Amino acid sequence: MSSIGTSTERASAAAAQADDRPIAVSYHQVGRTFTTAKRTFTAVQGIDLEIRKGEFICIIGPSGCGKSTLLNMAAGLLTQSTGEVLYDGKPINGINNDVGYVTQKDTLLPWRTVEKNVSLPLEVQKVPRRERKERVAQVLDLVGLGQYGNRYPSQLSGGMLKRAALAQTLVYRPNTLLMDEPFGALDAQLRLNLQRQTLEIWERERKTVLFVTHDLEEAILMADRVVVFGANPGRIIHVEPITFARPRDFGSLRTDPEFAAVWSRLWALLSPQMEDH
Ligand SMILES: Nc1ncnc2c1ncn2[C@@H]1O[C@H](COP(=O)(O)OP(=O)(O)OP(=O)(O)O)[C@@H](O)[C@H]1O
Repeated sequence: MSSIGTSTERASAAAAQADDRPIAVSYHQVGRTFTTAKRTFTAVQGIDLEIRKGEFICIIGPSGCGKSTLLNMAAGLLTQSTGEVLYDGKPINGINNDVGYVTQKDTLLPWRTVEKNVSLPLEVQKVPRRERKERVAQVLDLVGLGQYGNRYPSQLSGGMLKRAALAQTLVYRPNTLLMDEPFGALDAQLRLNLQRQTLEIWERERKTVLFVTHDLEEAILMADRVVVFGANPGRIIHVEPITFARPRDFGSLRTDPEFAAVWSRLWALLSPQMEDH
């Protein structure tokens, strides 16, 4: 078997090919204003972004620049004030059942075991008991919690709780995952493990992912493209394709000069936004 070009060149070629994939989520000239008791203000403005099926997109930017607002629109929890948001080419009307949403807050019920928590979305969907059991067992294995189904949330570590929350979202097989700083509150080692595991799951399942983070390194390690937001009003200031080959070896990537170059380039764009804020 012949191998042509460097790994980065091959990954770039793969990324170019991937551009043929259909579009999962698109934002066209999207704006959103909010009115509070004191004022009306523009949270996001002029958002143009097309996300392809199976793409892993990381969104980074200062606090309050509208990252969650963007995810809420894709979930159908919030409507735009201007422009259009499409899912699978159609306007989103009401809750979008094709997406799964993982937030920073743990959503497990303390009085239910992990198994019962993960099973909840299927109970709501009235999936028959036997199928529920099979799907729950499958997804707990996928996130590495196969042995912990009988435990209660209070008996799990922070990382396990995050994985259980991810399982609860994956169990109803959404095509798109919205992840809003899912690992924000965890220590560095746990974050790293969960980043690795999330990418492993993504490599297998190839769902479309919109992942919001405050951590530039996390964004570059994980994404196909990093979307950089600016503030006042929230808007996209840059989109960076990340062409490192997959599966990614975090250890060697972090010491790769190309990784450092991307990090510096994006940090130069991001840091003034953080300071202004
Ligand atoms: N329902 C709402 N009513 C009024 N203002 C809102 C509402 N939702 C969001 N906002 C405001 O819109 C702006 C964008 O909020 P959003 O949560 O999208 O930002 P973010 O980039 O996700 O912030 P963070 O990184 O801190 O989570 C903020 O100023 C926020 O206070």
